[in-house]
Amino acid sequence: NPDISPSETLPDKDPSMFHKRYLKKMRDLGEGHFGKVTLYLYDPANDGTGERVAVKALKQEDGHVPEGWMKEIEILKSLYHSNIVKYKGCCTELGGQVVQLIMEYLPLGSLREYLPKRKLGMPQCLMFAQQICQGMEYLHSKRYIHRDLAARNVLVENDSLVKIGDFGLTKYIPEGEIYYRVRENGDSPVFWYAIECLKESKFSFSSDIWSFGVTLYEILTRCDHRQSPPTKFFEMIEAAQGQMTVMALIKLLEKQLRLPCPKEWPHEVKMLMEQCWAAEPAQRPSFRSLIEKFEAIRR
Ligand SMILES: C=Cc1cc(F)c(CN2CC[C@](CC#N)(n3cc(C(N)=O)c(NC(=O)OC)n3)[C@H](F)C2)cc1O
Repeated sequence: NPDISPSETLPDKDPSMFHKRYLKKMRDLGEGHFGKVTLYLYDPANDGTGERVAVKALKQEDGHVPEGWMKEIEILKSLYHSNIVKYKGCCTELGGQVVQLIMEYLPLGSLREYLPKRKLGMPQCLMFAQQICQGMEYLHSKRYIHRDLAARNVLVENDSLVKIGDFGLTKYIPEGEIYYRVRENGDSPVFWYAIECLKESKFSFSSDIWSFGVTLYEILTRCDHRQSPPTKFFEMIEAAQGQMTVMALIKLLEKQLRLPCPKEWPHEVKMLMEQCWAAEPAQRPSFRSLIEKFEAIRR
């Protein structure tokens, strides 16, 4: 039948091409500034035997696709690491316009949901912290900075495996450069931001280390909302300056005040966390050296 093009007759060989018509929406998983992540069943047989996938889509009002969006898809597509969520493919609307990012679905969700429920022991918490460092060391080895490392963006595969699950703010740092300067300050996660990010919007590999320190603090407190970074910083600022502003947070950090390490943790863990919050970016450890420190502590 000459007038049907081959692509319409051959079943798609490319497993990374997901057809919108087979994606059945199940429920929303998360909402971000620029879009949302939704749980879908991909069910081409239309009999409920399909696989569950997490789909990230942009809220693009006027149909234009922000240039950073394709970058995020390219970045996740290029990452292969046991501590990084797997890219599965993408889904184009008719005419190849809107592109949705299809990832593996981890039903246990992020550390924010998991840790308060499952009172994990210290060894398991330290194992999770080391795995985050392993995923981040790999990301930094490809010259990407994450810029949004936090417990809410770390997913739980099972009792002994976590993965970095979202790369919405990840940027490439060209060779020879150190900082990435941002303009947008949307709803920035200021309580996870290094002091130089708050003051000069200067992001670097070292500012990811600071955010890891805050993520480690969340793990040590089992993501208890009464001790969350926002709650704790509000308390500390109210005591010192009255009302909370970014300026008040900067003043607090410049006075060397930091989130408090829960007292039941060994001194080495407290030291490791505080090294991540050194005022001088160059003084902070690398993820490589953090992995070695965790290996020594866990021995
Ligand atoms: C458009 C921008 C944007 C939109 C957003 F909604 C978010 C926030 N979002 C990130 C992805 C998220 C947390 C992580 N990591 N998550 C992924 C899975 C999975 N792959 O299974 C999952 N599973 C789960 O909750 O199972 C019960 N949660 C959760 F959706 C929050 C960040 C953004 O940049």
